[in-house]
Amino acid sequence: MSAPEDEKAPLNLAETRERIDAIDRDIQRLIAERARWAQQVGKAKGPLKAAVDYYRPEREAQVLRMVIDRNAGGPLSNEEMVRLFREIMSACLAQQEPLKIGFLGPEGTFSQQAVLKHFGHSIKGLPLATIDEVFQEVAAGNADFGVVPIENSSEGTVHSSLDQFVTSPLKICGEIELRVHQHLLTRSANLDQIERVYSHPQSLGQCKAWLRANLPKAERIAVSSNAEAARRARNADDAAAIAGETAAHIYGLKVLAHQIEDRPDNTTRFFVIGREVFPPSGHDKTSLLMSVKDKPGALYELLTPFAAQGLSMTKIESRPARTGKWEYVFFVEVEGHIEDERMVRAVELAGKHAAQVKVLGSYPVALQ
Ligand SMILES: O=C(O)C(=O)C[C@]1(C(=O)O)C=C[C@@H](O)C=C1
Repeated sequence: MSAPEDEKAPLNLAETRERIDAIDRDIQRLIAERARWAQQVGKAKGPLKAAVDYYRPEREAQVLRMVIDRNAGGPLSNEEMVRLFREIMSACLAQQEPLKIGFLGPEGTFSQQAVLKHFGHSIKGLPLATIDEVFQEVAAGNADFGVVPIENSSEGTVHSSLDQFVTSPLKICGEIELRVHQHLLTRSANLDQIERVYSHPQSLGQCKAWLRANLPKAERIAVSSNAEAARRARNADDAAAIAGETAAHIYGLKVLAHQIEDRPDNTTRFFVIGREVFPPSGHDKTSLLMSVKDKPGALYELLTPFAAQGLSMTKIESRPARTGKWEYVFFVEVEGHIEDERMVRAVELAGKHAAQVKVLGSYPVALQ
C-alpha cells in the first residue's frame, strides 16, 4: 500500500478520498476475515460454556504489544492504535457473547471509563452501587469480571478496594492505568454562584489546590461517586460537581473549568478481578498478601527471597489485619508471573517465614 509521500504529483481532494475509500474497503474486509479467524479460535478451544471461557487476557496483552512494536513510525500514537485494536478484539470476542463487567456506578464514573479502555465497547457493563458489590457479583458469577480502583498517583491507595482481598477468594487478572482529568461541572454560569462542590473524596483530594485558589468559600461535600456528584449538581444553581467529561454529557451539565486536577499526570490504577488466574503473557506482575510472624526481622526475611531471586518489587503497603490490635498484612507486588520458576522459589521461601502467603493474582503489566 502506498503512502501520500510516495506520490510524484500531489493528489486533489477527490483523488485522496478515493484512496481512503479503497483502504477502508481493505480494512473492512480484513476485520471481517479476522473476526472469522477469531470464531475459528473459539471452535479450537472446544465446547465452552460462556463468554468468560473464551477470554484470554494474556493473549490480548501480547497482541497489543505487537501493535505497539509495529507502530514505531506513527503517525497515530500508541494509545490510539491500542484503543482501535482493543475494540476489534472486543468485537471479535463478543461474537460468542459479550462479557459482563461489574464496576462502581452509576454510568459516567472513571471506573466505567477504565472498563471501556480495557475491554472495549462490545461488553455488557453492570454499574453497581459499591466496591463491595463489585466483588460480590463477580464471586457469585453474575458478572464475569469486575473493575475496581486501587490507587491514584496523587491520593494514594483506595483502601476500600485493597482491604477486600484479605477475605475475598477472587483473583486479580488485569491492571488498567487511566489518565484522569477532573472538571468542574455545573448548571451555573460563573464560579461566584457556587456554594457547594460535590465529589468522591479521592477527586476532592486531587483538586485541593484548585479548590483553595478558586472556590475557597464553597463547602466540599464527599459523595459515593463522581457520577452521583453530577446527579446532585444538576438539581441546583449554586452547586457544582467534580467529575469526568462523560458525567457532564450524561447529566447534562456544563464544564465550567477544564482539567482542574492539581497534577497534570494524575492517573488512577484499577484492578480487573475475576475467578481464576490466567497463564503468563511474558510481561507480568504478581500481587501477594502476606502476614508476618511476630519476631525481629520478620518482614526482612519475608522480602529477602524475592530480592535473592532477582525479582523486582514494585509496591508494598501495610494494612491492619483486623485479627488483633497492631497486627498487619502486607500487600506486595513483584514483577513476574506466579508460574515463573524464580517466583515459585521465592514464594515458597517467603512462606517459610510468613504466617500467611496468599497469591492474589498474576496479570499482564498495564499498557499505556
Ligand atoms: O486468541 C484467542 O484466544 C482468541 O480468542 C482471539 C482473541 C482476538 O480477537 O485476538 C479474542 C479474544 C481473546 O480474549 C483473545 C484473543
